[in-house]
Amino acid sequence: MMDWPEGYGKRILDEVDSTLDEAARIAADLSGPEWILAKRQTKGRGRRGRAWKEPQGNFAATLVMRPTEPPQVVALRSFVAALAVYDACEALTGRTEGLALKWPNDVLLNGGKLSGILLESAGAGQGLSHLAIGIGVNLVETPMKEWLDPGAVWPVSLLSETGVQVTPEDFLNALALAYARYEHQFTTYGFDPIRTAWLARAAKLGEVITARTNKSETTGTFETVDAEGNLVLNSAKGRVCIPAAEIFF
Ligand SMILES: O=C(O)CCCC[C@@H]1SC[C@@H]2NC(=O)N[C@@H]21
Repeated sequence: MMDWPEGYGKRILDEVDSTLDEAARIAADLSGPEWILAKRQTKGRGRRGRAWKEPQGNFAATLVMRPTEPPQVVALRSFVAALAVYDACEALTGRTEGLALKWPNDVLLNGGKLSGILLESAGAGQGLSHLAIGIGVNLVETPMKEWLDPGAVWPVSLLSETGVQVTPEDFLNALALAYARYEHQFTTYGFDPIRTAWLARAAKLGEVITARTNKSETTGTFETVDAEGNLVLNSAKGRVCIPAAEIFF
């Protein structure tokens, strides 16, 4: 039997609208951080209002917690989560070859999208009432291409790329352990070691990429991620720090 990190709760649901919605429903009564795994979501969602479909056997879970830091620090947990997904994949497949992190928090395998992460929170002013980190991983299947936006990174599955078949429950165990290790590092030493670990696994660092928002597009050399988690590009206009965007290679 695999270990489970101390202090973290776990609930496994056969079906739910979205584990992010379930997180919002249970947040007020939490006594500690809690993982919610769903075998099926009827209304899974992704970034920028997109639907997230997960064929059976893929991983859909949310970690819900009640952090006390200011919202801009809480948001850095998106890097913590991406690192944890990366390490869980490594632990379960025994390889890191082809694995990379795409800013801000996608996990790529052989250049395709293996995992997406969506952070949601509630409350402001006095601090957040909860943070929900929703994580989807294509363990066995990829969403059909008609669900994809034009220009989106092509989805891949862990099974198709590595031949390793992992159940959602086993993935949760590995992910929860990896997350707890990075969370401990984050709360003890701050963002710096997380940032360093993230950069060591970054896709396209030092290469030319394009960051697109609803209003603008910036192309430049991917220099680094700064202490606030911004993407730093060296563009024709000089050094630009970008807090939120979609990245295109
Ligand atoms: O657009 C993305 O890349 C983020 C996808 C996040 C999907 C996960 S699946 C578990 C959790 N519940 C949801 O409804 N979405 C997230």
